[in-house]
Amino acid sequence: MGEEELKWVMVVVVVFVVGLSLVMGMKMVELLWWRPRRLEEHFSKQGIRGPPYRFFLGNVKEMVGFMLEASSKPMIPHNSHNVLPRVLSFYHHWKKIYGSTFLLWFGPTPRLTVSDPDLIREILVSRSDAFDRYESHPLVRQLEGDGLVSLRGEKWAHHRKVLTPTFHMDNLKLLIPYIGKTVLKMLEDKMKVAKASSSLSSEEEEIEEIEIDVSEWFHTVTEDTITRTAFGQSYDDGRAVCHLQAQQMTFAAEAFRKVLIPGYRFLPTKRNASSWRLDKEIKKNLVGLIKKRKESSLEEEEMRRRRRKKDDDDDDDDDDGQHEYCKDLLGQMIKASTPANEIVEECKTFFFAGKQTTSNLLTWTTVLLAMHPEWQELARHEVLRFCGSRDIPTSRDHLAKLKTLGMIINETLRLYPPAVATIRKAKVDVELRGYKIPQGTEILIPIMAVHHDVKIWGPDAAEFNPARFMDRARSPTGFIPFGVGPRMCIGKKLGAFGGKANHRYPAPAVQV
Ligand code: HEM
Repeated sequence: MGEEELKWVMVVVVVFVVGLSLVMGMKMVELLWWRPRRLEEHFSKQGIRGPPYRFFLGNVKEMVGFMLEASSKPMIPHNSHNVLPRVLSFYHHWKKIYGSTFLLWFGPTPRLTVSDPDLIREILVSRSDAFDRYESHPLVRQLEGDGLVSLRGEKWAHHRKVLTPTFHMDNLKLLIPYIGKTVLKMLEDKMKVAKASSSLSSEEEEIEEIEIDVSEWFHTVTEDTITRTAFGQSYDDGRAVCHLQAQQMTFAAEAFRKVLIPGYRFLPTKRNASSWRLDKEIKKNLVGLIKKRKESSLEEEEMRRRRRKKDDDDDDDDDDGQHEYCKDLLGQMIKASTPANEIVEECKTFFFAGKQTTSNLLTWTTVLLAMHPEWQELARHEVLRFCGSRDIPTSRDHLAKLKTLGMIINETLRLYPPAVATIRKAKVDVELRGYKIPQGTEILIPIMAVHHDVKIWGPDAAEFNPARFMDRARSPTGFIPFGVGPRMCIGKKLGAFGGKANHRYPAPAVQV
């Protein structure tokens, strides 16, 4: 190549590189500056305002600031349940300035915050086809698995259909004796330890008062219940898997608390290596378990089914241990010929979605009962009245009879919803009650804010008053601890046995 030609090649390369950089630079400026400004104006013209967009970070820095400030203050005064300013501090702050529907920026992504029940109903129910569930952070995704929570479209509908029978009340009822036995065993073990460490020597002597750390119980009982729901007859093998998943959750929670450096999760740090090892072990265990279950003789399955049917027909006492096997996640998915890797992901999802939420509910219910002994007394009285003559509740003690307990659970879910918010993303341009929402806009639904709204719940919204759930008609649209619509929590009946989400939304648009 001659000198002249080489010069021209160099010129072309430089022009190409400079041109490409310019195009990319312009794209970045468009994405990080002009688009947010245009969208800000678009929403502002419709009367929706919010904190101004800041280059690249949006309002994230301010949100972190609000969070840090709120958590640096002393905990709320004794007996107050006004926790919203602490839990959703950014919402509490900006709602006062911009109203209940406002726009904030999560980096360069617009996030419309909506707490009006009618708008929420449109987003989650009547126009749910226009929205997708928000895609979690990769770290969370790795942990929560590619199951129902994150699946979309046809695949989601198929999995939901396959798994729905597992969560029918008739099926879940089969678990009640097991849950009761787990609790009873924990209590007996505790009593033994307490007796051994007390000065009392005689077996007959009663221990009047002992202090028990119940948080560990709540984790055990939820883990145990989810294991039974997921693995049914393979409970013993399933326990090992759930144990590994509990460890994995601790790793992820730790990692999440640290500052997120992009790509950090791929570095071979000690914690990442342990997490990868755990992940591999979980998968290996699950694949083995699936194989084992598939191999178990069809004849045996048939015999079990016949025995269950016979017991149902006889209307016999179905809580005497005969009904060992319910329609578990594993069985349902194997029956539907679901590929092993999808079953693995779904197991992860169940554990992730069910464990923390349910143990949180148990924890807060206990705290609230301790703070409000008058309700504790009513609940105890009711439980003793309906289940008192037996050691543990059975499915014959219709949970529907435990009305006071149901009200207490609902009020706990209202004040301290385990999922404080949910997020959707507009798949297409969509119009909601006159608001034009462009494709790609995220919608933040602050569940806890809806539950604490005085406009919905009255001036005593921050008070613990389970009696408000006596009047079912009073709060038809403002109570959504399990979400609502087609993507409502599938584990609702398991998470709050008998706790009835009190709303009047129409049935899910998607038939499952
Ligand atoms: C008190 C306990 C629980 C609470 C408060 C709760 C709350 C929620 C909420 C708010 C959603 C999201 C709804 C939405 O975005 O529209 C959800 C979804 C989900 N929950 Fe729960 N949950 C609880 C227990 C459970 C349990 C025990 C399981 C399973 C063992 C479970 C499995 C799921 C699954 C799989 C989804 C995704 C459903 C779908 O998209 O089709 N949850 N839950």
